[in-house]
Amino acid sequence: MTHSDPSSGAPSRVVIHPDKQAVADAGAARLLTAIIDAQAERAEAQLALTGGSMGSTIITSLLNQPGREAVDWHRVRIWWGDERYLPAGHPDRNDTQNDDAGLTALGLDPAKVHRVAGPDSSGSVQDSADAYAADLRRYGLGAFDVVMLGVGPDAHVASLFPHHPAQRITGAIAVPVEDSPKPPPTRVSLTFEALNRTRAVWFLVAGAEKADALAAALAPGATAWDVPAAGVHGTDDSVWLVDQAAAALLRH
Ligand SMILES: O=C(O)[C@H](O)[C@@H](O)[C@H](O)[C@H](O)COP(=O)(O)O
Repeated sequence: MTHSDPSSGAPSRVVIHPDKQAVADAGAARLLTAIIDAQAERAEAQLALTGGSMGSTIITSLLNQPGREAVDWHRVRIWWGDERYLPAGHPDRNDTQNDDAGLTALGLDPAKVHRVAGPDSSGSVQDSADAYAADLRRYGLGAFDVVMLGVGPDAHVASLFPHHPAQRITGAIAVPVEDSPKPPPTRVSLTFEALNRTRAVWFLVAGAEKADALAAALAPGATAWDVPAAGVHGTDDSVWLVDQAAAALLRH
């Protein structure tokens, strides 16, 4: 299914899978191919991972993909679209949850896994965002190959929430987010400007509680201020990998 993209005019593709596990398995299989393709063209594949339950489910799927041996994991650089501002190793951090789901077992070079500093290693959430932006400028090598994004029931992506002032900060790569409506309240997020520096963006969405968000993001005229998921586009590809429950309100 293709939909005309609300702000860029490029089509977003929607691929409907039976359930959440199938969305994660399809995402993991696509990711292996995308990494192998990127490594054939460039020194490194650059990925931005997502938090939330989908972020961990896809990592576990990746670990179980037979084709994962075909990837040179030392030539993969890992970033996060957002992080919860909590100390290193905290069970509610996105990176900790991804680690526990199997990220550490993939064979990545730890020096290429770029974690957002928490309160244990930064003076403030602003300092943490600035340090992450500096890291991206230094090692980001231009553009992500793939940005993966879970989507909240309010259509937030990363930690960019509807009508939240952090969305309005321009000229920045990463921003502090305070008073997040989703706990924990303090976070660091990549901005739209940073997330949009990607060849491909994949939205990973499952569950009936996401149906409104999916329909809103694909509706003509949707704005990022109201519907943050509508504000991210890949230069080559924007794909919504969704399950049937999340797709319930789309016209087929
Ligand atoms: O810190 C976070 O929680 C996320 O990065 C957030 O943007 C998440 O991806 C969505 O809320 C979807 O989460 P689910 O996949 O759990 O629904």
